[in-house]
Amino acid sequence: MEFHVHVPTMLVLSIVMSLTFAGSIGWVARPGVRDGLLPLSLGFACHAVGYVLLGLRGMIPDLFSVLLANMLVTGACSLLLLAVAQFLQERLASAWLWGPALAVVLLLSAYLDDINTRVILGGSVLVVVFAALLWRLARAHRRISGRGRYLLLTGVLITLVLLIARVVLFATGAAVLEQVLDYAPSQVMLYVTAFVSQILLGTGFLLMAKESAEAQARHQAMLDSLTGCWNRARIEALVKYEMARLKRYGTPLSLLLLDMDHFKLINDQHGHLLGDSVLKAFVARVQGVIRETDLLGRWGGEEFVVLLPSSGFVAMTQMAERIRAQVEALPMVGDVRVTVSLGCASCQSTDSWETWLGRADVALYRAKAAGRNRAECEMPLTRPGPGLSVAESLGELVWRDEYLSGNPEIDDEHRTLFVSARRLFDLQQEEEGSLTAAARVFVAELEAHMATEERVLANAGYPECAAHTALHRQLAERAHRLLEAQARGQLTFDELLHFVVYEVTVQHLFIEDAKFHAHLGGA
Ligand SMILES: Nc1nc2c(ncn2[C@@H]2O[C@H](COP(=O)(O)OP(=O)(O)OP(=O)(O)O)[C@@H](O)[C@H]2O)c(=O)[nH]1
Repeated sequence: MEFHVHVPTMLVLSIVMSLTFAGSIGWVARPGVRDGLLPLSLGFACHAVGYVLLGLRGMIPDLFSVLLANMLVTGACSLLLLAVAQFLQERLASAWLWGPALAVVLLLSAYLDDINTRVILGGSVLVVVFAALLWRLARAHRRISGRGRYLLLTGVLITLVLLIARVVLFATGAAVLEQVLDYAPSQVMLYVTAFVSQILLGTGFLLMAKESAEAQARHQAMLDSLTGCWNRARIEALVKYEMARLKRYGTPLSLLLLDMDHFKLINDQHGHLLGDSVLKAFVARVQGVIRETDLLGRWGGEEFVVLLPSSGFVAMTQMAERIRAQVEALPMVGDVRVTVSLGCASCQSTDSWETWLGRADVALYRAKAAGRNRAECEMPLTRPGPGLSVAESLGELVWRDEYLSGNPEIDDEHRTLFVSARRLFDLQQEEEGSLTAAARVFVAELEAHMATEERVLANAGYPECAAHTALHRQLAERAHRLLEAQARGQLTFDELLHFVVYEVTVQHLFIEDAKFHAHLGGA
């Protein structure tokens, strides 16, 4: 039995399928939503009408069955390109929309009597459109989630290969055509492939749109609806993940708890709506300060959390201070200013989320109690567990040029204090004798340094010199009380660490001393 593909029947099937796709996609597309479904539906409709006109060749004037038909089929492909661009939230130059269809009309009108040249010219224009489609999809491949993209890509590839083969066959004379509805292998190949790729393009795009909507819904469910930052559930999931990484690899991990100061007053004075705008502006401000890898979430009300992966104690305190300063620096909305209090804690390998959060909370409470608009950090209260050294858990207690004050004498002494603080870190509790000696050396160096600093600041006319000297007195008093406690055997290693690293190095050298750097011309 001889097998014959009836070309007019194939054409009719293609038309019916395009109309079905046009109708069903148009029905689910929502006006005003730029997800590509409307141009896709319109593209299928153009394709169907174009094929109807092609099928009427000989019965209607060539103007319609050749020029308008090819223009509509080419326009359908450009609409597919627009649909993909819309889906990817990209711009498409209008030349891509009208250019190919106009080019086809101009080129074909010169060859109304030569169907083979028309196939080559019309096919070449479509090759360009499908190549552009392939390029856009391939470029954005990683941005698209799900499997629909593979169906769509396959449809585009099949069509492109068919079009190129067709142009080559006709250009080399290997294929010739008498009539558009002739039974010829090239025409059968065209309609069969068009049929398959129509299914792939239509279903692929729909699937892609569905998967993307689902991915977006999943993403939305992780966001705080007012401010757009992560919500509490998402932050807790991220915390679990980051804590597992810390336990596995020992990478430091820190946490900032942010609580806006006197936020109730803002609501009371300016209304809830403005309060909401302030919350949004606050999130935008903090997002602008933190690194891309840091994670900001809303813990509830006017309380937020910043998770700082790969950040130890020092990086954490610096970040807290930067956030505090940036929030205070400019009004949030209109002329409404706010300040923020921060509680910070670095995670220890022995921590649970509750103990870690608890320490940040205690620090936040201290910041509020100490007058607000400040960052307080909680030192680790126990020695770190296996797999994480103290230095690791405290991050980067190493000297950096950004700590330079602008005065070489002060900087030399700061460096020396750094080295001594680090030596204390590395000592073990058992080494009682060396610990006592190291603590005495540290306090002696600290006192000598404070005297130098007071002299330099007085000579430089630093306006806050008296206040800074008063802070030195408090530190010196506390240092002596600690040494006495140590002599009585009443000082724990953790208390000593807290003083050396937290009170002296972080709170004083990093935060207080940084205030006079600008005066001395430093970093
Ligand atoms: N506008 C607005 N206000 C909120 C939202 N969530 C919580 N608040 C308000 O935030 C205020 C929090 O007040 P408090 O817990 O007393 O804290 P505070 O006034 O910031 O004072 P301190 O934290 O002690 O500095 C309350 O008035 C809440 O109504 C919100 O989504 N929008």
